[in-house]
Amino acid sequence: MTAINTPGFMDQAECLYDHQTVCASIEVLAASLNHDFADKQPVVLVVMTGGAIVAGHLLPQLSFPLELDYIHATRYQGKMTGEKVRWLVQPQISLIGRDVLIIDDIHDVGLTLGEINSYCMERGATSVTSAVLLLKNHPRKASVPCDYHALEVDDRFVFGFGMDYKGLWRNAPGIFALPKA
Ligand SMILES: O=P(O)(O)OC[C@H]1O[C@H](OP(=O)(O)OP(=O)(O)O)[C@H](O)[C@@H]1O
Ligand SMILES: Nc1nc2[nH]cnc2c(=O)[nH]1
Repeated sequence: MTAINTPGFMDQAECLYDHQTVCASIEVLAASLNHDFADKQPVVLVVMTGGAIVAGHLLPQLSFPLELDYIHATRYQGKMTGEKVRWLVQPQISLIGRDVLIIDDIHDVGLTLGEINSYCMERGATSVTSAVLLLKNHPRKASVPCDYHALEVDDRFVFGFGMDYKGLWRNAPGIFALPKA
């Protein structure tokens, strides 16, 4: 395998969803959210860092009034297996009495979204809804499911469209995986 820090690395990665397919799936997700949030004025919390790119594509397609903030919670930190969730930045907007919409790149085990859900409810949110680009299918799920997802992937480590592989390639234009051995 070509070194990860060379452009040639991407030639060997397996493309699971190309840019066009990812963008089309985000359009469908936006349509669902526009229907379901039409009469709400949610606080949207983007989960950094991975949620940045999906949020950048999704938010301009949302047609309801919203307030935007972000949180930085991480449990993988450049690795391929997660540990406990570390909070780096908490939201600045009050969540009391608010409908909260969380945007993230992937629901894997679900521990990150579970912890963010609890955090928002403890701070007085009326409801917490989560929307992710990718739902990873496997039997190791924590108890909190995500409410909306745009695409599904098998149980492989994926990167691109916001998600990193060893800290790199969040900028890859679709969803990629390492080639199967
Ligand atoms: O469902 P889980 O198993 O909890 O994993 C999902 C989380 O993992 C990734 O974040 P990561 O900790 O890698 O931080 P990052 O967003 O900075 O990449 C991703 O952005 C989700 O927030
Ligand atoms: N980059 C990346 N981050 C994750 N966080 C949880 N699962 C994944 C994954 O498959 N890829």
